[in-house]
Amino acid sequence: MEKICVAVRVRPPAPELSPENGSSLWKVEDNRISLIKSLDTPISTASYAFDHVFDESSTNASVYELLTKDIIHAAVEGFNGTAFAYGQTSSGKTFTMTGSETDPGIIRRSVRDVFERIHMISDREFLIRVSYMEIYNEEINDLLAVENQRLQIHEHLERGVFVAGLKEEIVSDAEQILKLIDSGEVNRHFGETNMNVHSSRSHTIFRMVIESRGKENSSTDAIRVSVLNLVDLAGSERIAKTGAGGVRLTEGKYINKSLMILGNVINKLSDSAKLRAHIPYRDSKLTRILQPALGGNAKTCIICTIAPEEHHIEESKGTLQFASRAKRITNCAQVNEILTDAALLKRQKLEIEELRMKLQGSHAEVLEQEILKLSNQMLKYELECERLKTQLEEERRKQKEQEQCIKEQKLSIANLNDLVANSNFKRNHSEDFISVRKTPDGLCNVNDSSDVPGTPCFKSASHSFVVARSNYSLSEFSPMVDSLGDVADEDTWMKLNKGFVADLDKLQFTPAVKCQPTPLSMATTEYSLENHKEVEDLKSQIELLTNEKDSLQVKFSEQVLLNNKLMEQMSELKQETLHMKEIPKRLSESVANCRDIYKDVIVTMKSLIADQESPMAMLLFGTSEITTSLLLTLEEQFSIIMDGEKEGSVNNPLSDRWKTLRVSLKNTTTSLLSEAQAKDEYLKCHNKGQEKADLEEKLKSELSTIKERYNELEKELCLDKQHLETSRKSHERLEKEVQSLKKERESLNAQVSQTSQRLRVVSHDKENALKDLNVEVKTRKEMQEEIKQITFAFATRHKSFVSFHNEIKSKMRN
Ligand SMILES: Nc1ncnc2c1ncn2[C@@H]1O[C@H](COP(=O)(O)OP(=O)(O)OP(=O)(O)O)[C@@H](O)[C@H]1O
Repeated sequence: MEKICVAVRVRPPAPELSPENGSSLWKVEDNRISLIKSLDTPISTASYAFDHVFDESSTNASVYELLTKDIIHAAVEGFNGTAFAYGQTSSGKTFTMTGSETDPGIIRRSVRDVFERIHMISDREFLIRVSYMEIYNEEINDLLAVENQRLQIHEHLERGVFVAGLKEEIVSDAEQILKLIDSGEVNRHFGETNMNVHSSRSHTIFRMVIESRGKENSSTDAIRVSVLNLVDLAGSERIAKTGAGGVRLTEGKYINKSLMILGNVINKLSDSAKLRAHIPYRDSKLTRILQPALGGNAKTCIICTIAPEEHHIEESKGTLQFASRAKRITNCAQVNEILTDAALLKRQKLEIEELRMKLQGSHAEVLEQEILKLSNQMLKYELECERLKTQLEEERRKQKEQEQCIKEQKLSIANLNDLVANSNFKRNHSEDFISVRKTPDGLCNVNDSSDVPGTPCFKSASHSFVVARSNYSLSEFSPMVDSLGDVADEDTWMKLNKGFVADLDKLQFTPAVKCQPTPLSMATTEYSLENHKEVEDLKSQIELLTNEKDSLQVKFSEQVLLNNKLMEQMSELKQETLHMKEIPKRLSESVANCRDIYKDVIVTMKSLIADQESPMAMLLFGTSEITTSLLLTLEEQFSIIMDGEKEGSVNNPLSDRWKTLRVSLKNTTTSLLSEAQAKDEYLKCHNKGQEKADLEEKLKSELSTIKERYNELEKELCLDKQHLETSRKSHERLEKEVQSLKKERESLNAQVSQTSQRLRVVSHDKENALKDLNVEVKTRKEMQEEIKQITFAFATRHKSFVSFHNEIKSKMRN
């Protein structure tokens, strides 16, 4: 990632507008530009720092050298590059990009530099294509072919964004391009405005596509393709200042709109990555074409031009702010390569080789680590299962407690039911009794013990109940208690309530009347609150359990993935083993081939020798037998290896055979030598000096050749043996690895299946617990409902009982 390079250039003041005292509003110091003073009104100081700041005296050469050169060179190397000039109208953009005869601008310098650079790179060949377009009133026109107007932008998966139908000229030197640019300039839209007699009314994009590839290995090397955009934007303008109307006004609107969109894109890109929601590249053709240069795959520089005159101060400030924001944009440029099939193949081969090396180097280590990781995971998994178990037990314990609570509640409800039933009975009975036992003065006969079930005698009853009841702030309770305070005595209430005085206190009497919970109702509320809390606890625990179950499932799937990976590795290893197994087979085949060829050679040689009894013939027969036997031994050894016999049973007989072969060869050569000597003597005897010498020489040379050949064969055999030994060892090692991996996989599979079983059990338990909980919650709700109903019924009955009581009282008074 690299930041966009941003520079500011101040154009020299127009001669007619030069300040009298010659001093400028803008002070340039190194890479900083500051607004220092105004002629009439003081202006607050503003100071900006950029990668480069060029003052009025700067030349296009220095701008090119410091700002653009690196991008041009990078483009030749295969990086996309973009340079564009931004600024208000008449600030010097065209001057910077196109330049003059005496001081060529960035475009001309770039073109020359590209070719200079190309000539310096001798090991690559280049193909350059150029195009030149303008965006005029939001329409793309081809400047190299006037007939190509209103071109459309298209997007391609490989080519990216491109202008369809744009003429691309293949060029071979800088002069050719410069001529093309000149011809394109003629077609460009310029116009006269108040601000600039030769004002660019369009954005122009000069584009060079640089393709290159290595001269050597051209079929296997990648092709580098880079795009270099050199952009001269039209200047932003204030309609009032330019005095535009008609065509100029329309142009101005399009220019301002597209520059505003460019500003938006820059703003969005300068936001931190988090804030960047959507970059509106598609809002204008300019931003769409420049998309790779703005936050994409390109090296980009922007030169912001400002006019030094005081009346341009606001525009200049705007330009500097634009530049400041652009400075925050980062691009990610990379060499663009197109790979031919051959190049791709070559690269992939290299990659495969690299991977193979890595695999060989650290295979065992990687496997060990993998296994360690797996066993760690299993351990973790088991621990979690353990923890889940304890949680489940805890949950069960709590469930039991809950059941106990429910039982207790049921019991109290049953008691309440009894109480209600009893009060009904008493009430009916009392009514009967009153109607029968009314005395003339309305008073009850306290001494009459035959009253059944007993006269409610308030006078004789102790007032402890009333006292007890009055301990509560009765005014806050149901009015029933108030009226009862004067009349109730403990005995009566004890009888009425069958000893459930305390239960009465638990009830809320009149639901309709403002009431506060009595101590018992408070207890009930507390109790249900407690239960509610417990239920909530249970719920959260279940939630926790569900989460854990989910995470376990995730881990399980991770393990399955790991397992699959291991399987893949195993199959790769198997392939490798098969490949290794093939080696001895192939070796044995080639040895057999050698043997056949050798046999043919010997047969031919034999047929060539006239004297079958000569030492040459003898030597040939002797060595041919030995060599055939040697080759046979080799073949045998390979087949033994192929059959997978053990080292001990293979090496000893073979080495014995080697010894025998060596001895027989030695014998043959000595016998041949002795024969030769005998022949020598014989020849001596027959005075065939010259002939003898020749034969001797010939024999000697042949013997030495055979000896050399024999030594070579021995060496080859030795090498083969070594090779075989190493391949056998690696084969064994691989097989061991495969075995251990198999075991590992089996144990993992077993563990995984165990764990999944455990998981199933846990989830089953959890589901059961959830069901129980739901049932319990439902029962509890029903019970609460029932209690409410009973409470209500009881209160109603109690009310009627009180009214009945009052009635009796008044009747008694009467
Ligand atoms: N650095 C400079 N040195 C000398 N002359 C300059 C410089 N910059 C600009 N000028 C002159 O200023 C005038 C306006 O410059 P130019 O046409 O390049 O502005 P511009 O920003 O391209 O304007 P527009 O957006 O209207 O096309 C031209 O006459 C040009 O020669």
